[in-house]
Amino acid sequence: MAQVFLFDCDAMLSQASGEPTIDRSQLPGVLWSGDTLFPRIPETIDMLRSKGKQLVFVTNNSTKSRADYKKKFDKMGITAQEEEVFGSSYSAAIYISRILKLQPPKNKVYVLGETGVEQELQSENVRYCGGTDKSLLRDITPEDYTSIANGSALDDEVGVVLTGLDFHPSYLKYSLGMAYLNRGAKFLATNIDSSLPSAGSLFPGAGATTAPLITATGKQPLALGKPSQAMMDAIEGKFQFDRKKACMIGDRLNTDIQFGIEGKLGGTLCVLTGVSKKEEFLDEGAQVVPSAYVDQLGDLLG
Ligand SMILES: O=C(O)[C@H](O)[C@H](O)COP(=O)(O)O
Ligand SMILES: [Mg+2]
Repeated sequence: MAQVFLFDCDAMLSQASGEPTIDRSQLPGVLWSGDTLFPRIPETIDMLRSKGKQLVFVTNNSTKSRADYKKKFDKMGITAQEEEVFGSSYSAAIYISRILKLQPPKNKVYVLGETGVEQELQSENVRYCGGTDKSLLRDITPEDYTSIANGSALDDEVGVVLTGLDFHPSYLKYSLGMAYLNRGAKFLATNIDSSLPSAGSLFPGAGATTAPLITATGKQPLALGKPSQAMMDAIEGKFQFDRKKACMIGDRLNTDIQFGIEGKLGGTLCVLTGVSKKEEFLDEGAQVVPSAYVDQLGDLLG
């Protein structure tokens, strides 16, 4: 039996018998949907903790930091510690500070993303620019074209462009990112999920808000979220667990389940209330097949 459960942060749904039937076709993969917690999630978490299981909440959502997620868990009445959250922003910040070890004069990161990325870079003492800087949320001007082209608008200390899910993209922000990349900056992404599940539908994900730079430069980013094994190595390094006694639980085959399989974990559990459907892995020749699957996480409660 697994000792460690790595949970995707939007893949837990359970439904007590007698609860109003949740139309799961309307709610992609859910610990919660927006601010609506689904029934029996706290009990499921508490049951696992009562059995001495170690829990790690592993999310590709780079818009929130570990502290932000801790606030969300508290608000939802779920027992969780900030240190149990491991998001793609934190994974990227660790990679930059402990693996890349940027040295002056090129030790600043140009961010195309939200506050979660900024907070986690700060937690690792990595300097950055861009991100939520509101002065970049404007139309590009003729002067911008000139100053970007001749480099005077660029920060000479930028050595990395880091993209994440960006709710505030702008042509000006992309133009700066393209200029840094074309001048040799390393290209990193917190994650490249194609879509963001929310409110019963799918919206542009981090991969979609990163795509303009890929197209414009012809370069591919190194992604530091699921299924990247740099993230798995960082999680194993922090929590020191036996991979063979760990299980990854998630709703998305090409991130969560692939992450667990490539990480050679003891098992993977696909929750069918999310983005992926069982037909995708039951089909002959399916590339990514979980060890097991459940309709909803609450099935673990029996
Ligand atoms: O586009 C994204 O960033 C992702 O869809 C999203 O945030 C994934 O979050 P997760 O399911 O890994 O918690
Ligand atoms: Mg998910």
